[in-house]
Amino acid sequence: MAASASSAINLSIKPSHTSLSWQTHLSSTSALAVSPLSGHRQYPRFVIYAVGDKPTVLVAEKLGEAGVNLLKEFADVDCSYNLTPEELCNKISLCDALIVRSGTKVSREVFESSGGRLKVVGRAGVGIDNVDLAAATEHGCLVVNAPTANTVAAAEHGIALLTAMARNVAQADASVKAGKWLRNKYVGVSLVGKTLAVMGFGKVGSEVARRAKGLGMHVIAHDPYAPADRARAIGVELVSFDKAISSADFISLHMPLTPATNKVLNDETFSKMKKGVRIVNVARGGVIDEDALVRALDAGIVAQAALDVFTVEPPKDSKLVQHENVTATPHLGASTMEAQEGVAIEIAEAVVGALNGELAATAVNAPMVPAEVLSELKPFVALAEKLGRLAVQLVAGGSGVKSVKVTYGSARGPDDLDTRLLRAMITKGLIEPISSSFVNLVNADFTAKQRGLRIAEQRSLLNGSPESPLEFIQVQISSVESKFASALSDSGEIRVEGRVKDGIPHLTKVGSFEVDVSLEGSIILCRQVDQPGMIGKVGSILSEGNVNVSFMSVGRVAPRKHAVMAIGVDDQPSKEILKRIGDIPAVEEFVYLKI
Ligand SMILES: NC(=O)c1ccc[n+]([C@@H]2O[C@H](COP(=O)([O-])OP(=O)(O)OC[C@H]3O[C@@H](n4cnc5c(N)ncnc54)[C@H](O)[C@@H]3O)[C@@H](O)[C@H]2O)c1
Ligand SMILES: O=C(O)[C@H](O)COP(=O)(O)O
Repeated sequence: MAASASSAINLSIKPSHTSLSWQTHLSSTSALAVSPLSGHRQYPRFVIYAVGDKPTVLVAEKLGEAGVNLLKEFADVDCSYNLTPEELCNKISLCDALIVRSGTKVSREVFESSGGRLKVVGRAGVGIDNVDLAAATEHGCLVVNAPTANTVAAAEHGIALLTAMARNVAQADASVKAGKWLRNKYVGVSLVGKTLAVMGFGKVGSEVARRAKGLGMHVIAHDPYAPADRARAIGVELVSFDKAISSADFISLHMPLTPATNKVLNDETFSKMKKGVRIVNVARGGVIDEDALVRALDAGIVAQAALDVFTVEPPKDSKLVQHENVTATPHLGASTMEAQEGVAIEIAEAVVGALNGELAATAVNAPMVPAEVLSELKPFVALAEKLGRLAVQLVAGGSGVKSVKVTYGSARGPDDLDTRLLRAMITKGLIEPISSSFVNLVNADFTAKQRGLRIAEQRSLLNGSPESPLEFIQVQISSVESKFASALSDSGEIRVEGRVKDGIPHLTKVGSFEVDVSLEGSIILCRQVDQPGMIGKVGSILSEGNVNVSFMSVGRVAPRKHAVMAIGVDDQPSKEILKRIGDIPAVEEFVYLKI
């Protein structure tokens, strides 16, 4: 088979646009759409509703009314609180989205029980430690949270606990109510001039720091990931963990619960603290080893603790809660009227957006792709999926696809092209036609890994203008046989390449043959001996079968040698019509591919 560079001859171009309206209720091939109505980012759609159908949203914990009303405009809303884990698992297969606060464990069993229907979990708050993120990702379920609306409430609660603890407000109140008047027992400590160590200088931590400075405290902070300029702007010094805990009179915890922060306050770290230190925790109970805290309180290392959060909530028979130097609240940090309304609206908008196919700005388990990047990548996203779909259909049955090489031809430097979305769509195109898997931006990398599919990406740096993010995308599948031998490159890989022309994805190379056919509808690839009359013969067979040709392009090695004809067709040709094409004596091989 000849395999050198070839030229393409365009015979007719009839582009037909497939509209990517944000209200389109879905196709099995996904499309990236930027909402013309709202300008919202949308990502490869993954929810399929029949027009008129409404999705079902299960709200499993009390959510502010404004949020529930917002959800009701778009979905059937089932507010069922206090479900047991079994009840949640039973209900979930009827739900497209689930909204929870911190009181519901969204475990792997929940995702497994959903039977693939659950597409979004909305956490009406910040912490997502009650959601099994790995299981969500594996099941292609997007997790979104509401990270900003309760920040001030949590910071205010932290300050409330700090001041109440320093002045024994809770204990003194209980004693007065018990008929006592213990003015000498409840002498407190002053805050002014004392050192407060804020552990975790994020949204809540920095608001606590700002307020504590207003109380005249000297504030230091420990956060390995916080930008120094943010700390400087508030007048806070960022210090090491050891320096923070050893120099503080008060310690306020504001980091997430992660493997690194789990029980970060323990016997060893308590022993490094100043004797008489006071601790506030409005973050997560698990960052403190609670048994160690009881020991530190008994030993007087920790004079007092004020805790809003516990390892197990509600805490059962807890020595810690009963300790006379402990002030406890039942996870009230986010519980202000204002914060709950704000969180409810924030999460309802995120969930509705996600159900509509938008890429939520607060997605926790999907790559954040900025709006500008999404909008310029939009046509390439469609191209990426279609090339994946096309390439995998060229693989001869029985040969497993294991290794795929993707080349992005671009004049942009490597840091100026975010290819995660493109890789996800190529993966979707490669996997969906040959499996029952459902692939989206959330689970693409996971699904590829699970199937042993290795996708290597490389860049071909071009000289052109960096204005366009990409010139071409090339997909190569190695170590497989092809049902269309002409799709093999010199080095034996199935190779297809495409470009975007006038916003429409085009197939521009098959194997070593250059073609030019719009990637819409279906394609017939046909290799023949290059001779007069071939186009007419194939065209008239298709027209006799009432098959409308949308594009036709011929790439050839040299005159009168081999040529590859790419024919875009709107309708599926019958077996009889395909057979007649194959029976034309000059036709050496052909393949019909659905895009
Ligand atoms: N009690 C409540 O009702 C309530 C309300 C809101 C938030 N929270 C909790 O408060 C915590 C903070 O929330 P946020 O909104 O400020 O989150 P955030 O993500 O804005 O801030 C967390 C900060 O912790 C830092 N961090 C991560 N690992 C760290 C480590 N090992 N040591 C020190 N710092 C580390 C991060 O860099 C980040 O700056 C979360 O655990 C959240 O769940 C509780
Ligand atoms: O992480 C959070 O946002 C807080 O812990 C609030 O949790 P809640 O929604 O259960 O009050």
